[in-house]
Amino acid sequence: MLLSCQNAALAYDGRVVADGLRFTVSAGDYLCVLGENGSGKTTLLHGLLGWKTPCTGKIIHAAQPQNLGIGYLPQQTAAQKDFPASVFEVVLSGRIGRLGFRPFYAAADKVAAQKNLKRLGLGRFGRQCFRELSGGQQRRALLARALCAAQKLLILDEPLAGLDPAAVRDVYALLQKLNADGLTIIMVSHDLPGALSHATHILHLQGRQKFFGTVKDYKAWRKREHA
Ligand SMILES: Nc1ncnc2c1ncn2[C@@H]1O[C@H](COP(=O)(O)OP(=O)(O)OP(=O)(O)O)[C@@H](O)[C@H]1O
Repeated sequence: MLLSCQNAALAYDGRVVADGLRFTVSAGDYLCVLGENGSGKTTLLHGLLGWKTPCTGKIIHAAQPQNLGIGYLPQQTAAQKDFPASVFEVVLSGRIGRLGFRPFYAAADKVAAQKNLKRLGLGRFGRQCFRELSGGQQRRALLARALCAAQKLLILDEPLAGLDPAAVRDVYALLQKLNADGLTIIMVSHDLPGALSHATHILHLQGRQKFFGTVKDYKAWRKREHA
C-alpha cells in the first residue's frame, strides 16, 4: 500500500467538496481520477500530497509524503507560464527534493534533467527561456520536471490539457513505459477513452466518491448507471 483514503472527506471553510473517499493505491497501480468540473479532483490530489487534511476520516501514507518520492504536475496556472528561467533550470528544479544537505545540484541531477527533457521531446529547448515556449511545450517541460522528482509516485493533474494529438499519444506511451518499469501513477483526466485503455484503476468523483475499482469493473458500473 502506498496510500489509502479511509472514509475521508475534504472541505473548504466547512463546505465539503469531496466526501466518502475509500480507496487504496498500491505500488505499480495506474489510477485515473475522472469527474466533471468542480467534482473535487484537484482537492483530492492536494489531500494525497499531504497539503490538505481531511475534515473527517483519514488519508494514510506508507511514509511521510515528503519521503515518498512524489513527482507532481499541477494544473496549469497563469503564474507558471511566466517563469523567468531556462527550460533546463525549470526541469532541473524537480530534483530539489533530493538535494538534502547538498547546496548544489550534482552531475547526476543534471543528467536526469537532460534525460527527462529528451523524453518529452524538448532536448533542443533546454537553453530557451521557459516563458518563450508554447503552452503545450510548457506543459511537457513541467511534466519533465515532475518526472525528475518522481521516485515512486507520479501525481498528474490534467497532464494532457493543451497537448496536440501526437503529444497526447507520446505522453500516454511514456506513462505506460514508466508504469511498466514500476512507477505508480495517479492522474486526473477528462479523457475517458484514454483512461479506459491505459489505467489499471478508475476513481470517479462527483462531490463524493461514485466509483473506485478496476477498469473492467468501471465499464460494468457505467453500463448499469446508464441503463
Ligand atoms: N481554495 C479553494 N477555496 C474554496 N473552495 C475551493 C478552493 N479550491 C476549490 N474549491 C471548490 O471546491 C470544489 C472542487 O474543486 P476542485 O478544483 O477540486 O474540482 P476539480 O474536479 O479539480 O475541477 P476541474 O475539473 O474544473 O479542475 C469546487 O466547488 C471549487 O469551487
